[in-house]
Amino acid sequence: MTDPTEAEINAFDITDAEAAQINAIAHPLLADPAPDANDDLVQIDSTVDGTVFITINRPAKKNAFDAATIAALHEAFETLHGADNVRAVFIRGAGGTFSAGADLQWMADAAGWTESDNRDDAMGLARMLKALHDIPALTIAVVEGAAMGGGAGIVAACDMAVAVEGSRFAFSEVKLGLIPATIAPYVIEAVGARKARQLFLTANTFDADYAAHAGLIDMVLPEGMVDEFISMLTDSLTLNAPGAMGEAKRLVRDVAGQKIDSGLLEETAKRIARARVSEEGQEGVRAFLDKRKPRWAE
Ligand SMILES: CC(C)(COP(=O)([O-])OP(=O)([O-])OC[C@H]1O[C@@H](n2cnc3c(N)ncnc32)[C@H](O)[C@@H]1OP(=O)([O-])[O-])[C@@H](O)C(=O)NCCC(=O)NCCSC(=O)C[C@@](C)(O)CC(=O)[O-]
Repeated sequence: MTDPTEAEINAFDITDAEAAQINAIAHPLLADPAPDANDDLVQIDSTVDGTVFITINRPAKKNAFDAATIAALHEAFETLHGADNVRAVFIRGAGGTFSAGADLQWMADAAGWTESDNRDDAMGLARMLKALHDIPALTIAVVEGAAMGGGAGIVAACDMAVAVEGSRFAFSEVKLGLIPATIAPYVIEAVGARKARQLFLTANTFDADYAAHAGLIDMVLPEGMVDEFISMLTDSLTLNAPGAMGEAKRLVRDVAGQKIDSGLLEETAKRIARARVSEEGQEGVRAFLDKRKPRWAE
């Protein structure tokens, strides 16, 4: 994966006046900030232009997630399901690690539980990952440091991921006598079944370049470029119709893996027909023909 070219960077540019106009439109998360509980384990920050930052904040344990952290993440992700005006959700880890995956003390404690208790407990993690996957906005993992086991699973469950040079990844579960079970659907979706078998069975640690090559992340960022990447991406997203972004995400979810038959053709034609007559569809096409920037309802 190569770094963005200057032309690609410029394509994200909007003027200060446009940014000010967009920033003037407040979104609901600001009026009613997300989660009150679990502020310590998970930090949530939002900006006026529809960007949310969720930071896993347990640096003393390398952002490993126990039941309380999973509950806090789940709550944060679910809050975003109805936030129509949020365009981008960045997931980060505090203190120089993305996440060390499942808390191994918690895993050890569970050895004394019944299989059924363990299953119920694992469902908490499975539901948290699904809540992340179901966020209608674009989700982006920003890896700075290690993303291990379930931490790399969170990366896979996002729509997009970047990692700073020097970041490390591993699906280390089989080294621990465990398996990457709840994260498997997302990892397989990201890298394919064959690569997932290789990564899961070797449990080797790999670097950001290899993660990009495998398809687990989209881009390797040079050290010190995270803020610039975030601002470039968020600026570019303010140009997109928020409703259409959500529809496009649902489209991929619903169409992926389907047989291309007449039923699917009908379905996709119905969706573009709906988009063409929508307020956004009308405004976006009209703006192009009028040679002006579109104005999206927030
Ligand atoms: C992350 C690095 C590279 C940092 O490596 P480092 O920077 O050298 O830091 P460290 O190893 O000295 O760790 C600092 C502190 O964090 C703790 N720590 C660290 N990780 C964990 C953890 N997971 N659970 C609980 N505690 C953890 C560690 O025990 C230590 O605590 P202290 O001794 O200071 O009290 C290293 O610590 C490491 O390799 N950790 C283990 C990562 C790992 O193997 N994760 C897989 C977990 S299993 C899993 O995720 C299962 C799952 C979810 O996939 C199952 C499913 O899919 O269903």
